[in-house]
Amino acid sequence: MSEAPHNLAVLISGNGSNLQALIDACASGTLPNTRVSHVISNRKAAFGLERAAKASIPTTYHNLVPYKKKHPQTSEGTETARQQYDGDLAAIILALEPRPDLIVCAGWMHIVTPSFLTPIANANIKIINLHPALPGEFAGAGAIERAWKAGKDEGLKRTGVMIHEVIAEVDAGEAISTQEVELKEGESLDDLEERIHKVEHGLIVEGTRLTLEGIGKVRDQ
Ligand SMILES: Nc1nc2c(c(=O)[nH]1)N[C@@H](CN(C=O)c1ccc(C(=O)N[C@@H](CCC(=O)O)C(=O)O)cc1)CN2
Ligand SMILES: NCC(=O)N[C@@H]1O[C@H](COP(=O)([O-])[O-])[C@@H](O)[C@H]1O
Repeated sequence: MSEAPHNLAVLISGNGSNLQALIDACASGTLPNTRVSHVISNRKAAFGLERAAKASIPTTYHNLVPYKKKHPQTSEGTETARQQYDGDLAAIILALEPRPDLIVCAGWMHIVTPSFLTPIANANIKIINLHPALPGEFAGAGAIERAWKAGKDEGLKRTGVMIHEVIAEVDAGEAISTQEVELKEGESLDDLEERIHKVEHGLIVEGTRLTLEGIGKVRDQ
């Protein structure tokens, strides 16, 4: 009897080229017995939603703005809005049929709080994230440009890409796979970004495969 497929829920905010890499890897068998079962975007205009639709993958648009509008524009109000948004995001994912085995953040530009992390952890669902930097370097948004500037201004010789587990501290979770990317003197930011994106497209598949293998080993015990 064939084994039930691994289901991936992929979180995006933009172009979705890394989502596309996962879709293609599932189709080609590079990610065996695996499918992208749902895509969630926090941005309506994300081209990744079109990529998902083209691949007949169900999608959900989940935006923070309506939550912010319900609360005062204060730090407390914003924090409450983010916690409610994150709690609902977890509820959306936990209600999916089939329930995902793994959540992959692929250009997901939203910092999740324990309101999301805790219910997902309680359901034994791992979350991994693609980040265009090496462990301990350039955490947060704009990592590629920050590395490019460090190369230009401080002589940094290399940056890189990692797939890591998602914890409350941003981009600080255990690294699952990493790949260094050389910084080339005089290279434009666009050219560096292009080289890094190519590395991302391979590493997100590799990191997902390694994580699913680990999940499989745990479940086989
Ligand atoms: N709790 C965690 N949340 C997220 C992690 C993580 O490791 N822990 N990884 C990020 C992805 N990410 C970098 O890889 C990242 C994305 C976005 C931001 C950020 O500053 N976002 C702003 C909004 C930016 C925008 O909407 O344009 C914010 O959330 O206020 C930092 C890091 C995924 N989330
Ligand atoms: N902090 C996370 C982060 O900065 N991720 C960046 O978002 C892009 C998403 O591209 P995509 O939408 O084409 O996959 C990725 O290329 C990655 O560099």
